[in-house]
Amino acid sequence: MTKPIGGAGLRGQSAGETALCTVGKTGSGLTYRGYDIAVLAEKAEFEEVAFLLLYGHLPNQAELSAYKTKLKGMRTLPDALKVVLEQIPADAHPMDVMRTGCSMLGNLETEQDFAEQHQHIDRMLAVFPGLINYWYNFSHHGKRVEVDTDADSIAEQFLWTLHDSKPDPLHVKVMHASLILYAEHEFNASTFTARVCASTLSDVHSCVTGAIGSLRGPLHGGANEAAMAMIENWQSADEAETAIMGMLERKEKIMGFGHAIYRESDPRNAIIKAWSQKLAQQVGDTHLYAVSERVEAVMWREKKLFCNADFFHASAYHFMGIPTKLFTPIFVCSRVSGWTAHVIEQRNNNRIIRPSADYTGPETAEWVAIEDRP
Ligand SMILES: CC(=O)SCCNC(=O)CCNC(=O)[C@H](O)C(C)(C)COP(=O)(O)OP(=O)(O)OC[C@H]1O[C@@H](n2cnc3c(N)ncnc32)[C@H](O)[C@@H]1OP(=O)(O)O
Ligand SMILES: O=C([O-])CC(=O)C(=O)O
Repeated sequence: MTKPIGGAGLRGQSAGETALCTVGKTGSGLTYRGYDIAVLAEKAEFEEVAFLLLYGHLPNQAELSAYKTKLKGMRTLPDALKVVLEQIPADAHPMDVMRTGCSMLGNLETEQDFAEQHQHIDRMLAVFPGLINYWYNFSHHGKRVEVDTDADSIAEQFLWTLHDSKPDPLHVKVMHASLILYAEHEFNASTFTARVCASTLSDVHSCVTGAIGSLRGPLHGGANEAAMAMIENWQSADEAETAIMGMLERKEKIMGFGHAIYRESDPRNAIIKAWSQKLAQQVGDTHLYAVSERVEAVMWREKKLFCNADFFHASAYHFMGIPTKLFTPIFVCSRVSGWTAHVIEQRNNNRIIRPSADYTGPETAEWVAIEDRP
């Protein structure tokens, strides 16, 4: 099943150094600055993890409180950004809204000097949840939602600005875990995009805007909404099994399965799956969780393919009343911490990223005048 190392996709080739994360190397398979993902997802708040990634150590209580207060004070959307968001139609893809929103923020609050990087990074972390939900509520419900809420955290801020009310504490807890699981993942496609951009000494908003574009694709972050679009078609586990068998026979890709690095399991899956099960009980789900479990079992039985981080995120987010189209933007609200930690790391030890290619074109070509060309 596994394709060879090297060649297309740069698989298995080192493309630089990082002190931020290991994937598929030790323990459960994923660590952020040496801390196991299972421990972080169980014990930490997302802000603690963002601080760890961005500032190099776990914050003590005073540092965490100060950081959360700082982020809380940075949620306001500039009027000019609201004007732009209000122009974007309801049928736009929310990842395009994130991309435009981030880029517009970079126009309004341009990074003039790398000494300002932390300020801009913290601002993006603080503002992204309100940004996407301001657009969502305006374009879908004609409502200008208040983004300067009393929410205590980024997790709570996302749910609060989506539903325009204080969210269920259980949902906030799940959001913390979800944001932690999605925060960082070494040299994945979107992070590599950010690092390539950073290596040209570009500004941090350009790095993040590019990364959002890479995350949007269904082979990367877009898989969580693609998985939801698939599983919502099935009313029972048996129906799901029949459909999956058909898809496999037709050699269709099953979104939310497989991984470029992990070979037997994605350590984030068990964690989000457990939350999905808890939420299924809370909402009295009759089939979606069972459908998801059956798809997982069939994929392993038939192809030895396992759920990646995205698959059970689909049902978990759905149970919390989050519209499917907002799934991947949540990934952005989290991964912006990892992307920007990589931007900082790249800047600290920079050389422009410029690999070579194996040329496969013609050796020489003779010039033909335009009127003589076939
Ligand atoms: C947070 C994240 O970004 S996690 C990734 C989210 N993406 C998805 O869930 C999309 C579905 N999955 C995939 O497309 C792939 O597994 C990727 C993109 C994640 C990894 O791609 P690769 O590193 O090329 O995968 P790998 O070498 O393990 O694949 C080997 C073969 O397994 C099969 N395979 C891998 N994933 C799947 C899948 N989800 N469904 C069906 N078959 C699959 C394919 O036959 C593949 O070969 P082919 O594409 O040439 O036909
Ligand atoms: O590492 C990857 O290729 C994709 C992934 O799981 C992530 O970015 O979280």
